[in-house]
Parts: sequence; structure tokens; C-alpha cells
Amino acid sequence: MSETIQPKATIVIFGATGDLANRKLYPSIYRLYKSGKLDENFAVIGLARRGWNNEIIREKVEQSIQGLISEGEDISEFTSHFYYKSFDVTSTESYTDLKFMVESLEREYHTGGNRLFYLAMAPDFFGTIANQLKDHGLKETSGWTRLVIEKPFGHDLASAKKLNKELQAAFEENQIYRIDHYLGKEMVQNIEVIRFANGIFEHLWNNQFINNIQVTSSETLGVEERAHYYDTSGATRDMIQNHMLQMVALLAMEPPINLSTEEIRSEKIKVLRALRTIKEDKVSKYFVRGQYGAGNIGGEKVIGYQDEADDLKDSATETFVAGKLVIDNYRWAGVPFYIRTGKRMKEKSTKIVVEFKDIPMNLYHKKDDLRNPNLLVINIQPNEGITLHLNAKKTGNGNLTEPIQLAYHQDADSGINTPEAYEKLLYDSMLGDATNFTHWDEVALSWEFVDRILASWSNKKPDFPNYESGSMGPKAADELLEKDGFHWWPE
Ligand SMILES: NC(=O)C1=CN([C@@H]2O[C@H](COP(=O)(O)OP(=O)(O)OC[C@H]3O[C@@H](n4cnc5c(N)ncnc54)[C@H](OP(=O)(O)O)[C@@H]3O)[C@@H](O)[C@H]2O)C=CC1
Ligand SMILES: O=C1O[C@H](COP(=O)(O)O)[C@@H](O)[C@H](O)[C@H]1O
Repeated sequence: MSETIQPKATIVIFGATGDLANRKLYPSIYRLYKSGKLDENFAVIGLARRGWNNEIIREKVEQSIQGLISEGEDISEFTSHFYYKSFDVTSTESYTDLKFMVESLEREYHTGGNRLFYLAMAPDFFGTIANQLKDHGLKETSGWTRLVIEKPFGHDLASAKKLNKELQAAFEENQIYRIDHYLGKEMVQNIEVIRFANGIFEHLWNNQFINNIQVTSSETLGVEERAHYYDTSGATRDMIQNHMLQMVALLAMEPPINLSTEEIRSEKIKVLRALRTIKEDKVSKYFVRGQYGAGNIGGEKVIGYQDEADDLKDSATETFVAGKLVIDNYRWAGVPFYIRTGKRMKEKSTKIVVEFKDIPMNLYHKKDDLRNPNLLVINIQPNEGITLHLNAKKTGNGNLTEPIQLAYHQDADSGINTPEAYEKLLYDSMLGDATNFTHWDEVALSWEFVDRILASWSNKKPDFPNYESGSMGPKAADELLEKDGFHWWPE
């Protein structure tokens, strides 16, 4: 059995009073502690402008992990590792005090001088914080220093380049950990294992045997409290540029020569480089955008996007995107990758469907519409697992066939509580494993790809809303596949 590595570190969270820290980071730190991945040698410093103190942050942490603690459990030992400092990231004096605080906690918790700076704040501050940390000597330590950056990484290629330049003036690329939380999801990480540890799939994983690949990430939620951010972003920047293209890269990449961070990233980068550039005047052939109107989800009436806030009236922001990606390389020539994502859809689900080609002569089905192609379905959430759709003999006399499914459900079968994406990524960042973080080249290539689509859309005002809440998006998203002779496999 391999020994659990327990990294030692001071974790400095910028934006400690915010939603992400509360909903994701504190519970993740607790789960790492509970599972023995963090021992006593860690301290957390929370920073934000609010006038909290150590007692308040400890109470807030306790509240944020309520759902995880058992009755009567004493978590005071855990919360005693949390400290708070009221801090304005734009004020240079604050950093001098922060350095003093970090050094003092390092001595107390024997963290070996290891420092993880987690920027859970609006991206406008990323460059300032990185440079202030450098200028105030917070990178000068006997241990390691790493910077974890939340999304969005820029608004387009130009702003992403600018941000990257600012970060790289202060930190080396190998110290920068750009979060894409989909890369922390168990079944997204499983894509490589399913492919590269199973001959039956990898031998068939190419244009000779695969008809098309479909990646769907649908949400039932609307924009919630984030209307302001979302309206400047839209589904393309919010989901396609990062999570969806990352999943496509993992599905399409060549086997790396080993499992090192550099080799895996390098293969993903090659996929993004091979994505066929869509000329602005051809975007409508490949991409469909949508915005939700009012509707019904799970028996409840919900309002349309434009009614979510006063300033959304007449908004042209897309809450749904479907697209056909073409990967111009030897393995994938002729195989479309269809992607779709949207808010206020019928169900919350992320799923990959690999549709295999039929055999050259099917003895059992003469008519195409009766055939059930073999499908490999990778369920990412809410259920985790894989299902293989096959054909088998129908019980009884005759040569009739029926579709059957071989299913593996992660939770049910392994019996363990799947770690949260953020928990895994936080742990990886402390171990110095950047494999499941995005390299700058991946970010830049993804922006380059989506910028063209957005530029084309910005020239024409859409007729929104064009899909009902509770549906699977606009009709045009179905037509995108129908014109190629395919359809979306049911949700
Ligand atoms: N929330 C989520 O689920 C997700 C968030 N993200 C990203 O994570 C980041 C944080 O998001 P989220 O937590 O939702 O945002 P919030 O608006 O909830 O939190 C922002 C934080 O920044 C602090 N802050 C703002 N201005 C300053 C300042 N000048 N100096 C110091 N602290 C400041 C705020 O505290 P105070 O007001 O006390 O200063 C608060 O703690 C963003 O980049 C977001 O895009 C990414 C994916 C999901
Ligand atoms: O990054 C984001 O992801 C969430 C969806 O994440 P999931 O893990 O729940 O699938 C999305 O709601 C949000 O708009 C986006 O910023």
C-alpha cells in the first residue's frame, strides 16, 4: 500500500470571505485533514477586507463544513489552524504585515517555508497580487512557493496574454497553477485511464472505428447571484473555453510517452493546435448559440434569462452553446466532436458518448434505423461511471437482438466517498503536481479558438430567447447533428 504524503504548507487564501472559499476551499481543506492527507503541519491565512478576526474565520469555517462533520465531533483542533487578516490587496503596506505573519506561522507549524497563495478573487486583482507578493519578498523562502489562480483566465486572448505577462513577471510558469475544476473531477481524470489502460478501447480509438464523440454538460441552474459576471461572459467563455475544450483534449490526445505533467500537457496542446480554425463567416455552420426563456424544470416554473436582473433586458449573452469541432490530424480526420453546454436545461448532467461505427455487414439488421450502435458512455456527474452499450441475442427462438448495457458505477462499486474536485486539486498543488492544471499554451490556444466564434456572433444580434427552460436547448442544436446523419444520444 502506498504511503499517504502529507504536504506541509502555509495556505494563504486571498478572498477568504467569498463564496468560493466558503463553499469549496474550506470543505476541501477539512476533507484533506480528515483523510490524513494534511497533518498538523499546516496553517491557513484568510485575507479579505472585511473586519473578521481569527475567531470569526474559525466560526465561518465551522459553518462551511457543517454537512461534513459527524454529531458531537470536536473540530476545534482543525479550525485552530485558521487565521485571518483584514487586508486590501491594493494596499502595499498590507503585504509587509503579511510577510511577518507568514514567517511567524511557519515557525509555529513547521511548514518548511512552503507557501501556497490561492487567489480566490476577481481576476482583475491577479496581476497586482502576484507582483506585490514578489516585491515584498513573500517568494523568498527556504521552501516552495506556488500561486493558484482561479478562472476566468482573461476575457479573450488579448486580455489573457496581458494577465499572463503580469503573472510571469512575478512567478515562473512551473509555479503557476491555473485551476480548471473539471480536471479535478474523478471521471474526467478517468478518461486517460479508460483509454490508455484498456486495449479494447484504445485500439478502436480512431477514425476507423468511431463515428462521432459527444460531450454534454447541462445545468438546471440559471445564473443565480452571478448575473453581472455571467452577462459579460456567456457560456462560451464560462464553459467552452475551459472545461469543454479540456475534456475534448483528453479524449482526443495521443498516448503520452509517460504520465509526467509535461508529456500529458504536451499531448493536450497538440490536440488544441489541431482544432480546425473556424473562419468567422463559417461559424453558423459549426456553432449554435442560445438563451433560455421561461419554462418549467422539475415541476417548477422558472423565469427567462432576461428577467433574472434589470440590466439583462435585451441581453445578447448566450446561455447555451452547441458546436461541432473538427480535429485535423491522422487519428481524427472525419470524426466530428460535438459539444454542448447550457444553463436551465432539462437536467444537471455531464456525460461523454463515444459512438462506434457499425460493422461492415450487419447480419441482424437490414435497416439502419433498427441498429443500435455500440456506445461507450462516460458519466462524469451526477453519477460517476461508464456504460458500454452492446447488442445481445433476445431470449427465445430466432435471431432477434436487443440492446444491453454493461455498467460500472463508481460510487456503488468502490464504496468510497469520491473526493471533491477542489480537494484533489488543492492536494495536487501542494504536492507540486501540475498535471491537472492548465498550461498557458492550452489557455492561449483555447482563447484563440473561441475568440473567432465570439467575434462572428458579435456582428449579428441573435433572436433571443430561443430555448425554453427545462429543454435540451434550441432546435438548431439538434439540426447541427442531423445534417451529419447523427443525433444527440439521450440525456
Ligand atoms: N464561486 C464559485 O463557485 C466560483 C468562483 N470562481 C472564481 O473564483 C474567484 C472568487 O469567486 P467568488 O468567491 O465567487 O467571489 P466573491 O465575490 O464571493 O468573493 C470575492 C472575495 O474577494 C474579496 N475582495 C474583494 N476586493 C478585495 C480587495 N480589494 N482586497 C481584499 N479582498 C477583496 C472579498 O472580500 P471583502 O469584500 O471582505 O474584501 C471576497 O472575499 C473568481 O475569480 C471567480 O470567477 C470560479 C469558479 C466557481
Ligand atoms: O466553472 C463553472 O462551472 C460551473 C459548473 O460546474 P459543475 O462542476 O457544477 O459542473 C458553472 O455552473 C459555472 O457557471 C462555471 O463558471
